[in-house]
Amino acid sequence: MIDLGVNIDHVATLRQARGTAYPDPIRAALLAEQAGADLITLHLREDRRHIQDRDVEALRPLLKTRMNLEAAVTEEMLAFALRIRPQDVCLVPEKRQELTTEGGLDVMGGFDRVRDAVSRLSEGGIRVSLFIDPDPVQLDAARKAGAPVVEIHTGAYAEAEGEEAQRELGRIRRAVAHGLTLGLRVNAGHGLHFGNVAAIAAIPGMAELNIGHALVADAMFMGWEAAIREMKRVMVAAAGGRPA
Ligand SMILES: CC(=O)[C@@H](O)[C@H](O)COP(=O)(O)O
Ligand SMILES: NCC(=O)COP(=O)(O)O
Repeated sequence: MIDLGVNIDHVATLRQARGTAYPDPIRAALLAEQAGADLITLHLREDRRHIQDRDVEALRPLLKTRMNLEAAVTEEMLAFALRIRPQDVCLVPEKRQELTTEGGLDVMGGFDRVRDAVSRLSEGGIRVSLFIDPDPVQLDAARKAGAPVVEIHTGAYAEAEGEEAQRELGRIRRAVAHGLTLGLRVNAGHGLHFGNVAAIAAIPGMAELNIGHALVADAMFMGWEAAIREMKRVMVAAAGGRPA
């Protein structure tokens, strides 16, 4: 069954907007699990624009499903992840000035650094995912770096329309198929919402989708738990109830 990873970053964005204690991302995560989330994803950015260290520390012992911590390939973040020991770490690129994650991790271009990070985290008992563009070169490099999991960046697909969106969907389909032939677990995420998620969930072998921004937005009108339940229903229906 395809997994839904609920990303709670933008619950924290609303909290950080005024520096209040609410809305509490911890409460959002626990409610998300009750509503059917298979895992909780959170991105501790270097600039701490939304998720804070204390959020990750507090949430880790409370989750009943699993924690997928997104982090940049830096000494600070690797040391933090090894201290927290989430079940999963997804290594992502970060630029301070970016509005959101712009592209995938350049595993090929920074191979030694990524391979060493994968090795350190894996030795710490953490399952490592690499957040990459739907590019067979990056998939091959991810496999060579020793990562058991990749997450395909669906941002270009989400931002495209019409024929371009179909082209991007084709790239993603081919990337998933290639990743599966390499023996990788293949996940996807970024910019997914009710209007574009079904085609991604329907891709044979897609194991997990990580969705956050759109769920927080939809929660304003339909409620947090209802949005998560509906997203999971749409994903499972699109996947035809097939095992991942
Ligand atoms: C890696 C990814 O696509 C998302 O988790 C995103 O990077 C979250 O960070 P922002 O919500 O700050 O963009
Ligand atoms: N890795 C993608 C993720 O966790 C959520 O991305 P988004 O849905 O907030 O764009």
